[in-house]
Amino acid sequence: MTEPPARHDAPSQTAVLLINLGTPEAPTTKAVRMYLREFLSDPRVVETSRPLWLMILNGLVLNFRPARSAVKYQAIWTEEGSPLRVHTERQTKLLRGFLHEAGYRVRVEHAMRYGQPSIGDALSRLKAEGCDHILLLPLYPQYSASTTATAFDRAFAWAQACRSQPEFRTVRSYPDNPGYIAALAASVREHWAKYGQPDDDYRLVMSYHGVPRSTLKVGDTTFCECHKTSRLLAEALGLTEDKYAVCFQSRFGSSKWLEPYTTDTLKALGQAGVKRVDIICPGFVSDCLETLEEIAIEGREDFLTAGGSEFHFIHCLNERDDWIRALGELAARHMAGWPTSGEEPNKELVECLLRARKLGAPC
Ligand SMILES: C=CC1=C(C)c2cc3[nH]c(cc4nc(cc5[nH]c(cc1n2)c(C)c5CCC(=O)O)C(CCC(=O)O)=C4C)c(C)c3C=C
Ligand SMILES: [Fe+2]
Ligand SMILES: [Fe+2]
Repeated sequence: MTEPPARHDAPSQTAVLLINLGTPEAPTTKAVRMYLREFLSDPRVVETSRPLWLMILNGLVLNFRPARSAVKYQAIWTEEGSPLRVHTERQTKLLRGFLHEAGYRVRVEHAMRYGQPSIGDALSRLKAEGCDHILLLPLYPQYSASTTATAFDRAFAWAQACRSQPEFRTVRSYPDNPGYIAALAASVREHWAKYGQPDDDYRLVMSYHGVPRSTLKVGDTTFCECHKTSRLLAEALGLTEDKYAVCFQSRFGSSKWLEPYTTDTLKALGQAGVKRVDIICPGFVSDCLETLEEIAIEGREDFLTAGGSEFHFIHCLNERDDWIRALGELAARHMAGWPTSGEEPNKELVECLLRARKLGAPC
């Protein structure tokens, strides 16, 4: 990689890079195929033996799934584009505003693990602008190797080709972050205020994106972190164990994934005579295909056709003030000790520059 020579006289600068999954450029078969090819080729996402998986991916999955998924994307697409992208962009802008208002002179940008803006391009831009301290903050409250680890891998792969590497910090996960839990709880309470306080025939369903069950045995902490968030959210709402359910959605392929599956849970609740379900997806902080289509459309059908009578989807945290504040405070805590007040050039470094120039450094 060619990179600008190190500027010994430049002040240190800090950046926060929000990272989300990524989404197709358009709700078309072609764009979805492009997205799925990159996403599903990632060995962190599908851990089946490579040659076998690549055969299945290219021979089957990429021939059939893109058209089916494109129809689902069309059902949730907005005038501004894919909801995941729209919310991620707005969150970035709001977090920037929050941190600037709080006196942090830092850059705040976002990147997508798949598609654009890529993690590599975002890091190259930040570096070119003089950022030498970079906080990687995934928009995944619960850790998973298939989301969090692959995002960090990508950032470190970029750094491998970098002569003068920035200092990195990573936020691994924040399933029990008090601000995050409080924002989730407030969103449920506001929902109850709008749609009525639930009575006895009621469940709050908390649905998370699943991962293969096998990942539990090899040390992935997704399952435990989802349960931790759920327990804390239930406590914050004063819900007893019989009034909420934790489940996992979006199973892919035929192997066992984390259980119970959301679709089974909703059908079972409907069949058991539970009248009302409110469903929240705490693992997603931005509305996206998995919440707006799989839960709000398919999940509703699962519950109502099984005998339930009232189904409410609670939107993701999106641009809520309390969530942006929680994210800002989380970022601030992880930037402790870093240059965040727009420091002047370091005098010693300027002297160093003069010495380096004498030795022929191009800076
Ligand atoms: C193939 C295995 C998959 C794993 C493992 C997986 C983990 C995982 N994903 C998210 C968050 C999101 N996933 C989204 C879409 C999506 N996920 C998979 C597959 C796996 N995910 C596919 C194939 C798709 C694409 C849509 C489809 O064809 O079904 C999204 C939504 C993206 C959007 O554009 O709106 C999110 C967000 C998490 C958090 C996670 C592990 C915990
Ligand atoms: Fe997924
Ligand atoms: Fe899905």
